[in-house]
Amino acid sequence: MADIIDGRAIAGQLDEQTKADVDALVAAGHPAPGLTVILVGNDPASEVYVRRKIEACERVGIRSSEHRLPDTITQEALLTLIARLNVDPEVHGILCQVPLPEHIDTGKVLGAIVPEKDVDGFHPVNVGRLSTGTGGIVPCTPLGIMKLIHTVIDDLTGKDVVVIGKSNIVGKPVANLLLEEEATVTVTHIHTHGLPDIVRKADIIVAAAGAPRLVRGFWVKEGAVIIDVGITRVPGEDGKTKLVGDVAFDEVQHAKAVTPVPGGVGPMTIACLLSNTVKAARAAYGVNTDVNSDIDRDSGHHTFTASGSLPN
Ligand SMILES: Nc1nc(=O)c2c([nH]1)NC[C@@H]1CN(c3ccc(C(=O)N[C@@H](CCC(=O)O)C(=O)O)cc3)C=[N+]21
Repeated sequence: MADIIDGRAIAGQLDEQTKADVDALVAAGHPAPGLTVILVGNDPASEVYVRRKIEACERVGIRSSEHRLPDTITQEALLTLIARLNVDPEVHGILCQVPLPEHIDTGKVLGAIVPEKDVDGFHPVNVGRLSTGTGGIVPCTPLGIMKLIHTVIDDLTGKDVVVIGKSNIVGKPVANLLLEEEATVTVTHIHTHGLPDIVRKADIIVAAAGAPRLVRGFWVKEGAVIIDVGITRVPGEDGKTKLVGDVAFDEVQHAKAVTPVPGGVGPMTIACLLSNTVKAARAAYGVNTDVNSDIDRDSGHHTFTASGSLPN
């Protein structure tokens, strides 16, 4: 029987640490860290995620605010809001929920958030730092994935990892994080020829294609570790919708360990958003980020540098 990697429990532990970090900042006389979430339009899935993020902030003592904007908002108005939040000293993290409406240039909007407040890690400066292994803010889902893998495997040196999916949010950044830890990384996607045979070689599978039950039992090597990043809403037997992952969960009992959906990567994404926000606040306050940062505790690879300067 494969072990189930309990993302909710691991996220809960990370939240305890984040709460302790918030309390320490407040005890030192700093205002609590602040996160602002921007939600454009009323996509039901986005509403659920944003609500979870706001509730999570409350649990750990992060001040949160929400900007709900109609999907008719102009790009200019959105950029004006971001410009204001960029210079607001009470705001340490800005998250603009994606996807954005068609008429808005997502790259332009995400690139308008100053890198120091870009707690999603989507700004080109943070993307570039990640790809060169020079710090910056690491995107929440890939960071959560690394933490989940490390609950099962300490040292990734030489491990064969197959990433399925090449998105800017998951596939590409997680591949970079894995490479930083000396894993051998193969990035694939739904157009990759002979995908089952490639996946079957993997010690670790990161399934992030957004294709329900794509990864079947016969794709999985005995003893592999599987991280299922997929979340697709499908109609359930009871008439309600249910969430399914990219992995045929019931077919992978010969794996060493697997993350469930829900309760795997999703909760970790939110926990990492909170820890990124505290990290951004620490940097803004000039509090030493090298000693206490959760990222440094884990791997020592992703030292966050404040104020946009490159590390020496
Ligand atoms: N700027 C931006 N940053 C994001 O990080 C971002 C985004 N936009 N857009 C959408 C995706 C998706 N995402 C999730 C967060 C939490 C769960 C989560 O908590 N999932 C629960 C279930 C949630 C439910 O019941 O629907 C679970 O897997 O257990 C899932 C998905 C963040 N995203």
